[in-house]
Amino acid sequence: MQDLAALIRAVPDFPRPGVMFRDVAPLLADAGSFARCIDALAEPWQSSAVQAVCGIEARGFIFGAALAQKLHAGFVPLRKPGKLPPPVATVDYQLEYGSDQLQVQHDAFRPGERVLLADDVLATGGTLAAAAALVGGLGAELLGASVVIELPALQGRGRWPVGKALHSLLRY
Ligand SMILES: O=P(O)(O)OC[C@H]1O[C@H](OP(=O)(O)OP(=O)(O)O)[C@H](O)[C@@H]1O
Ligand SMILES: Nc1ncnc2[nH]cnc12
Repeated sequence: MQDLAALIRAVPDFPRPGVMFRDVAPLLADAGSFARCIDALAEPWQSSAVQAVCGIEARGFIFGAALAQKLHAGFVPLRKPGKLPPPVATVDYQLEYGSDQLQVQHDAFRPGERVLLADDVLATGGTLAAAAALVGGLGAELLGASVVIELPALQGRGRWPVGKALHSLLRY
């Protein structure tokens, strides 16, 4: 995992003063590292019969779509409001400042479909918890989540549903 960590760029004071932004662009640009990253995200789920991987807009799309291919699963986008044609299911969630929404198409899952969530960063955990609520609310079976980076100081795991697996590759 050291080789992957070396390709995460730390950008101070972006997008706001006081935030250390963890930029995955150098990792994505390196073919071998991107492939190893997807292998590592998939590894805990190889025997879980995952049927759909949900990626969270926007950076979660990149990892989620590649992970879906790796696991021979379909891909479902979870999007910011107003991007998907209706009918959609919507969940509201809190950000560090203010609130936002995630949406998914209402017929995205079959009943009991086995679903994995994917994103680049787990920070406060609001986004991933909202995604979990959205998937569960539509009658799919949430298996868990894989993320590239976890920021433990922000205690995002505390907002994640108890008993569901949450795998992260790198912690800062
Ligand atoms: O754990 P949280 O505090 O909820 O933060 C994590 C989320 O923040 C970032 O997304 P962002 O909303 O910045 O969108 P982007 O991928 O479009 O840049 C990141 O890609 C996660 O989805
Ligand atoms: N520090 C951070 N770096 C990159 N993406 C983030 N999303 C939330 N916090 C982030």
